[in-house]
Amino acid sequence: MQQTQKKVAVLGAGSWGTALAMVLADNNHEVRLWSHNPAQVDEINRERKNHKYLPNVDLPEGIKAYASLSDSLKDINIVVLAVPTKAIREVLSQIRELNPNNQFKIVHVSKGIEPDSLLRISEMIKEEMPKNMLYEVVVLSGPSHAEEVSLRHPTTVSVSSENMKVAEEIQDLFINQHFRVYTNPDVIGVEIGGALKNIIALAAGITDGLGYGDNAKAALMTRGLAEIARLGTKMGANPLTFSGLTGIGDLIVTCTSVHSRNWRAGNLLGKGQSLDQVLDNMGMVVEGVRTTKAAHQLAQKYEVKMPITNALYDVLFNEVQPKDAVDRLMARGKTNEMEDLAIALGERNNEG
Ligand SMILES: NC(=O)C1=CN([C@@H]2O[C@H](COP(=O)(O)OP(=O)(O)OC[C@H]3O[C@@H](n4cnc5c(N)ncnc54)[C@H](OP(=O)(O)O)[C@@H]3O)[C@@H](O)[C@H]2O)C=CC1
Ligand SMILES: O=C(CO)COP(=O)(O)O
Repeated sequence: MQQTQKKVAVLGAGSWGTALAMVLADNNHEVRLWSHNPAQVDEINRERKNHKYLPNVDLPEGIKAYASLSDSLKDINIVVLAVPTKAIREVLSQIRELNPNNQFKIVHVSKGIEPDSLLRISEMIKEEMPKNMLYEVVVLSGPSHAEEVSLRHPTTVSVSSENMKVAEEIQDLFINQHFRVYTNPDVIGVEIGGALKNIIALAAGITDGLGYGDNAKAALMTRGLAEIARLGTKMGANPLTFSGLTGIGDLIVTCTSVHSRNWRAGNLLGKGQSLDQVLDNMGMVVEGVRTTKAAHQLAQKYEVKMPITNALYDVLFNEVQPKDAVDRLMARGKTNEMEDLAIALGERNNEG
């Protein structure tokens, strides 16, 4: 596919920022990969390697790493924001302080919800960026482990924005033979699905760590999707999004892949490690931990039943043993599989 060449700044040189920079370089765009770690910038520019995050690939010549945020943003109007959710406000405030003349289209690729504010990432970006610096926000999400994208294995994702023309522009920016990009107008559903699947992946890792096998995992994935859809629908998402790439698609890949940091962290918890031990050993972001806190708060705010999220919250933050949490989930009162979702859908239809 023939691409019009653009200049793009990718902020964050972890696994995902680096893999997406590779996709953009494959599409012949000028890619500036900013890292806050000067040693890593040197490594990328001299050796064409990102040893910490994607040790098995050589980076294309089209990627240039930058240690200066200001230089990376010069004459740029498309920014790919690829840092963990907890770093987003800090990076945006650094951009704000630079007081650039440019107005940015910000493509965020992070999967989280902010505890306490309970904001989705596109909402955080709008809160942090003055209107004269922000043209539009786009979210890119879907089943896409960086390790496989960097090997150019077939991958599909969706992009969503309140401005679908800009979403289509970003679709054109990334799409290629290995990386197929869809559009979806449902920003809320795309962001909620991407963030909340990490909670279920942690839980699936835990049951695998406990040795419970495939029935338990299938139960968690199915009932996990039900509680994600219940909350998401109440927050205004289109329920169909949860059966798409950013819903069930991402849930499958994260609950079943050894690449998933959330699954791996859960697996270690299920095998008996403490949360502190697990996070010390991971060395990469485990978004589901903070998002569990946020989803626990959202469940109360929207009065939605989220038993798996609440059970995980107790394991992570209330010292409940993983096996006891599973026992409690199984011992709950009887319920109808369809009832809660049907109520949520009914409420949505009545409102709409
Ligand atoms: N990995 C994947 O396959 C996918 C990840 N995502 C999402 O992308 C987001 C980023 O994840 P991922 O790349 O995997 O994470 P990693 O842990 O691999 O990398 C995070 C990167 O962000 C940098 N960083 C952390 N804090 C700051 C900060 N305050 N300022 C500047 N840079 C900072 C880290 O630097 P340092 O090395 O110095 O810590 C590192 O380069 C997450 O929300 C994740 O859910 C989405 C789809 C796929
Ligand atoms: O979101 C991802 C794949 O789509 C990556 O998941 P992890 O953060 O669990 O590695």
